[in-house]
Amino acid sequence: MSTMLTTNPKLILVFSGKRKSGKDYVTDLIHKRLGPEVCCILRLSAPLKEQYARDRGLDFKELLGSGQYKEQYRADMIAWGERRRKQDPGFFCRLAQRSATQPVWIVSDARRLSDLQWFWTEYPNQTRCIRVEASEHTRRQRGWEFTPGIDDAESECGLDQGIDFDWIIRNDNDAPPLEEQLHLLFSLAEEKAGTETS
Ligand SMILES: Nc1ncnc2c1ncn2[C@@H]1O[C@H](COP(=O)(O)OP(=O)(O)OP(=O)(O)O)[C@@H](O)[C@H]1O
Ligand SMILES: C[C@@](O)(CCOP(=O)(O)O)CC(=O)O
Repeated sequence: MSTMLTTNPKLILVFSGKRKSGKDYVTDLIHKRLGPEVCCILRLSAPLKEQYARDRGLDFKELLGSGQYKEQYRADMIAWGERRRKQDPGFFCRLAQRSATQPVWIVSDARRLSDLQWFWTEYPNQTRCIRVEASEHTRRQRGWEFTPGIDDAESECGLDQGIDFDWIIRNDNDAPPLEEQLHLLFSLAEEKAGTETS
């Protein structure tokens, strides 16, 4: 099925990382820094959670949140999403980008090689891949617990090997400040969006 591309972004920053590594925290920080005119956040999981919540009468906003509510349904959401992806690997990527009009897109939650491949195929010159990393100790402090069937499955491990990330962001207490680590990324985004200040 050919993809009807809605707009032509100048830069697409595709983030991935383990549960509680801080993908939403880091991408929210970038969004605040660059502003809503320049960039928008695309969550691949948002259209999935929206349909899943509708089908089951669940709270969509809570599924988007960072609390424990979504963890009750994670395994079933993963299975539901994978059934869809099996038929059409780009299904959620296309849905997530359909209303994006800003020059810079931030994809906050890539989890599979098929996610990266979709953006690399559709937007080969604009796509950069960034990995957010945090130690298990830090992740546990943020509420993560190893869950068999989730933390050892594709949803969490699909991008652990074989990806040459453009940036690695270390999101631990002993890491350099995020603003420092993100400096070059901010400069690239402002250059691509034509908003750089001299
Ligand atoms: N550098 C940080 N400083 C303070 N709090 C942080 C930092 N990074 C993450 N957090 C907090 O840790 C929790 C998990 O972060 P976040 O939701 O961004 O992780 P995630 O990778 O998106 O997780 P999931 O995959 O479960 O959605 C949140 O409450 C967030 O506010
Ligand atoms: C079902 C799923 O989209 C849930 C993601 O939730 P979150 O990004 O961790 O808040 C994960 C997946 O698609 O494998």
